[in-house]
Amino acid sequence: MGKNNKRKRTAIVAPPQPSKLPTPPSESPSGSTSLIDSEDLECTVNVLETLCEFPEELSGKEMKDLRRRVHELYRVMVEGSGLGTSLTSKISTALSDYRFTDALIHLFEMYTRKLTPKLGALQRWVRECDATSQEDGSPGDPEALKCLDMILRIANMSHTPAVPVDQKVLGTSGTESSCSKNGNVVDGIDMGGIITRKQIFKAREDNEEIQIWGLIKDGKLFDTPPPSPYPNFRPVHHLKAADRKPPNLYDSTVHGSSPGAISLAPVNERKKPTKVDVPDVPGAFVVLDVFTPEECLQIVKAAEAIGWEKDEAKSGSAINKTSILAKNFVWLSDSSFLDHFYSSILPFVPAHAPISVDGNGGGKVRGINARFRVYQYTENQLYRPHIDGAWPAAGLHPETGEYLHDSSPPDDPLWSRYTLLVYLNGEGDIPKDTGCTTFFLPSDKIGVMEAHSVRPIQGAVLCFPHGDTTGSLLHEGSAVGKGGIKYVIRTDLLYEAKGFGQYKPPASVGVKQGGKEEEGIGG
Ligand SMILES: O=C(O)CCC(=O)C(=O)O
Ligand SMILES: [Fe+2]
Repeated sequence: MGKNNKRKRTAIVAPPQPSKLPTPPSESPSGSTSLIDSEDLECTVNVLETLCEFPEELSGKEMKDLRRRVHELYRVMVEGSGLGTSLTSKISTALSDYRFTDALIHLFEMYTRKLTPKLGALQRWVRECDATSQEDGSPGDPEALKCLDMILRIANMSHTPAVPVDQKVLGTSGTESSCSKNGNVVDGIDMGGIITRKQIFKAREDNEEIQIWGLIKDGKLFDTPPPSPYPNFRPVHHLKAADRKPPNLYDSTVHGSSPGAISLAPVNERKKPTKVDVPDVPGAFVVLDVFTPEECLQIVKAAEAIGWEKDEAKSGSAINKTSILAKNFVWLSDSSFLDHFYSSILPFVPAHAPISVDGNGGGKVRGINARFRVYQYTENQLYRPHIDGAWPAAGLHPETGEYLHDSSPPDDPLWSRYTLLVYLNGEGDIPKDTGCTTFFLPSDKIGVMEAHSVRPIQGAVLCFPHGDTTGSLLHEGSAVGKGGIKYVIRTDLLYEAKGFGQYKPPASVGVKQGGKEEEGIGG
């Protein structure tokens, strides 16, 4: 730009314009409304162009107000609200309307602008995508999967380079691999260009297991009909379907156990727990031999005797898409069971909480959430892709015995940062290559995700980061194959939260802060 031009443009800045109140919106020729008249707009553009070219002009005192406004404008534009509504809500709306192409365009914009949404938004988008595999195991809606791939990249989840097709993965079950394709897919094959399934990870071949499903089918789970009430278990909390948050079609009961409810094998009769990392899934690992097959059997017996509850949200597209197509038994575990569980995994878990996206974290590991959700999945049942949310420490009030959703004292709050999945059965009960926990990770190629499946092993615990943490993993409980059954406990690893920043999930994930009865959604 020539000198004259410069003079002309700076001259526009110099004489202070009388401040104008915005005029009411008027229809522009394109049909959109505008608060800015075209002369003002032209003038502003000229000023901004000049300042970009000669930024030193910005340093003066008289420019203070302008600098502040430009900062504000930049923030608003980064959030997308300068374009009508925020990018986040545009994405949410497009996904919930099944306008996947629109959603993808906005997601791509968010990706290129390196904007990171809150966990609540990520969880909502994943639910809205509903990119779950079909019941026969074939991949979900391709458009939804493309959105999911972009969501993963935006979430800044750890990027894993693709494993060469012929690379053998420790402890896997052979060349056939597909936790949700009924054994038809070979490792590394690109499923319709959107999902590359990796070889199924099995932490140990030939695990010694009790086949619980066989006992049930043969009517041999109990020698005599189980007593009612079931020994050492009692209901500690009951919520009517309509009072659940979000409202559900079914009531929910929490059953508390007393020490000794599950009789634990003595130390000299049990194998020493060992840790195996899940290959190419950053942060995920399995601890073998936390529980013996006999202990797993006792847990399933208690749940079968006391009874499973269904879980189905009452209404709303996002809520419906959250549904876990499994029955559950909510167990508030006793101290002796928790002590054994915690001491078995403690040597292997991170001693300090990972740092979350907004820089919080670092608190010391403190225990396991006593609130266990025991799931029973039968043929074709699954848990749709989701990112697990963080939970507080549930428990009973020390004096009143009242069930508390968050039982840790206000001056020593605990919040979870890791998911713990205890596999109560495995090989013999769950048809080959089905019923795995499957992680989805972005691949080297935009639009292609890698699916890494972990095969359930009786008595083992799968651990992985969750909540508002860099490295939280998108995963599904893949469908159980024909004639099979899967039993798994979901709970959480708790970390000190005081002084380590905001651990609580955003209200948008459905958990009221510090509430006593809220259940939360999104895992
Ligand atoms: O059943 C599984 O393998 C996964 C369960 C799960 O993701 C959860 O409970 O949050
Ligand atoms: Fe989960």
